[in-house]
Amino acid sequence: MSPPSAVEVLLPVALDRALTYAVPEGLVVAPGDVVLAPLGNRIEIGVVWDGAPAAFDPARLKRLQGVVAAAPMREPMRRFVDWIADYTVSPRGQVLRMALRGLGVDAPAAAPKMGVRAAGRPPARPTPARLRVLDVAADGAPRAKSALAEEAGVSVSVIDGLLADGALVAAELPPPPSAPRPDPYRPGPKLSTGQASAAEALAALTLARRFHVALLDGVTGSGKTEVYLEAVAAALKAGRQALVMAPEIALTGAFMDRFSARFGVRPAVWHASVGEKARGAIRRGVASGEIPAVVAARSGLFLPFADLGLIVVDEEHDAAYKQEDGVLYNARDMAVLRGRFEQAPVILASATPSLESRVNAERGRYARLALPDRFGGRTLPDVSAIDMRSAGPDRGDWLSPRLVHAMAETLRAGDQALLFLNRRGYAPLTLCRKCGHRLKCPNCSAWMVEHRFRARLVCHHCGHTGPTPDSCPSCGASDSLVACGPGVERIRDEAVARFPGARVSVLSSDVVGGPEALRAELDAIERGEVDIVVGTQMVTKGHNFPKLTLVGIVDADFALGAADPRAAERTFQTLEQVAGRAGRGERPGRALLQTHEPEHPVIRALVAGDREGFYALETKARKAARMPPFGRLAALIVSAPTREEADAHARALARAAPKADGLRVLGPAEAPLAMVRGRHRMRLLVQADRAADVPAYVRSWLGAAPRPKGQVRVAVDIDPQSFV
Ligand SMILES: Nc1ncnc2c1ncn2[C@@H]1O[C@H](COP(=O)(O)OP(=O)(O)OP(=O)(O)O)[C@@H](O)[C@H]1O
Ligand SMILES: [Zn+2]
Repeated sequence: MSPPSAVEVLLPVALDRALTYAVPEGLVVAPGDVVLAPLGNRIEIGVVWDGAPAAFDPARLKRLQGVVAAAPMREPMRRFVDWIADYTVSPRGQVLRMALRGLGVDAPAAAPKMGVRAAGRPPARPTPARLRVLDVAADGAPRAKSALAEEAGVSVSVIDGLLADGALVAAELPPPPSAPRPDPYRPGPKLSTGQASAAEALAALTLARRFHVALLDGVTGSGKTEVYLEAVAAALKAGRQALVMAPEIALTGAFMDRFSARFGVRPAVWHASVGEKARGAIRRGVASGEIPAVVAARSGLFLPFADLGLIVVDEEHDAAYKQEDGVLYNARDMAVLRGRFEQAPVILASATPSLESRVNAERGRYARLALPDRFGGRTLPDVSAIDMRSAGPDRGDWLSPRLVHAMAETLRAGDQALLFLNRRGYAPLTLCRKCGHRLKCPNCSAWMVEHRFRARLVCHHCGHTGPTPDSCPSCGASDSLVACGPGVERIRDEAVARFPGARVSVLSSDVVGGPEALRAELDAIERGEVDIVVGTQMVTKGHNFPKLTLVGIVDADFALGAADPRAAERTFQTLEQVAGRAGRGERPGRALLQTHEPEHPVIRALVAGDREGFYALETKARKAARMPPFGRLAALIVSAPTREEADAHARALARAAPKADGLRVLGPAEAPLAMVRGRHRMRLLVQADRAADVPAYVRSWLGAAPRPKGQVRVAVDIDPQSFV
């Protein structure tokens, strides 16, 4: 059979279809090969896709320009790309683009470096310096010129002289030694009985080389990391690769240390701010198998592993796994899918698993491994609620007397206190006392948030910023602007005022100096160099602060009222995780929840330490409302520069919605954030039975609906996590 004269090539552009290209004489390509293909007047890097081209006219086809020296995209990866595109209703090319990241710099391996070695004949002019060089080089080994000069204590010009003379000749240097590989045979920590049996079960799954999902459901501080690192060890011992995913990768310094304590070296790290060059190296390393373990953010899912033997998704409940722009996918769900295509086990780890994963475990689709106790005989924190209606602070303050009292006790004992508030900046709203004007973002339907430290107002949605004005921009009154409500900076001020002399640190994404500075701050806290930590969501993620014994939740109700089907679940997860930072060291911890709704089931479950009770209740509520995972959701967000355009197109879409059993379309309604970055937003929501094929429905709907015109855009969000 002669090689095909034309092939299908998928390109990393917003196209769903592969394009047909002619294969020039002499070029042999197969599905998965990375090729250069002309598109318009540029050359794109694409991948030969599966399937034979339909009828074509050879004379009219463009020709492939060549094959790129990169590992071909394996079949499981190609199916993964197809599947994500289908599921998220995105063009396949756009998904491919994520899978080709780092490839642009995939230059052929650098030319070998040249050095010199002894030619085996004496120099014409034997000066003492020259003789010293030849003495060092007598072993015949190639050396870099500078290294040889240094070893012999001469200048490089002496080496050049010997080269010209013929006593030294040029020689290829051996390649630099490759990075040391993690050693799975190093002894790990001694595991408790419960940890050991979970670790054994996970290692067995890993060795079975089959697709299987295990939910590692262990309370905060139970040692989930140590347990899943045993599964990583099993994969590495079997000669396979492991991918560990983490939601806040820039902050995983502590995780890197634990990985290297276990395996002797740090893992390769892959995330958005890894430089292009390092990306190319990681891509090549995982494709060749030279890099056996990678810790990655979402996009690590698309790395071209040669033999992926295990995927771990740490903090699997975390909303940060959902990508909220471009292709809207949930990396936790897609990790499960990649595991299936690779025939590799997937471990989902969390102290507060998503309801989805809990239900999958109940249905028997996932194995569930529980670690109900903290490691080392430590106890879970004692949680109690402070009723802000009867026991709240004085006007203008945010910390209740009971919380302040507990802080004083904690500091007196030489321990640390953490105050949690999920609001960046100083105050979420600034208004004029004279005229009532509120400072609003010009581009978004959102208040400008005061950041007092920087003396600026910032929009948290579009980044718009300006100096804090002295007078009201509306009525001109001076000294009339007042800050309303607290952000972490304001809580810091209150803590400093109440505990002069205490070392107070604020942790949020606003920390000056970026992730580096934040990591340094986390280390300082871990060493006990801070007395009071005031932090946002950022402090909830897997940190170990041994001296921390008190957690104060400034506003436990922050999300309870949100129009989000996961509001209760999110509140429970966030508060349980923050509370779980207390008492991880020698001394037991406690958590105080400031709330206006102490009777709320979420607050009651937290106080009672009844996580099973919470899950049972939440399961019942979601079942009754037919909300995920007992039903399916998809959102269509229509946006345009004017409200009229967005509204008109959203209505046209609603009219075009096909009728289907077990599925209804709600809306359009103005999105809660009606305007973002100058674009007006309308939402339509699809609510469906669990059995419905929502992506297929949305695709046929969009196919039948009028196309968006001009600046109108439609974004499809299958399984939405964000309801703003
Ligand atoms: N078998 C063990 N031997 C020694 N130390 C352990 C062991 N298991 C856990 N630890 C220690 O206990 C602490 C908590 O462990 P780890 O961070 O893995 O818990 P976790 O379950 O991931 O908690 P969280 O969900 O709250 O982040 C860590 O300092 C860890 O080093
Ligand atoms: Zn804005």
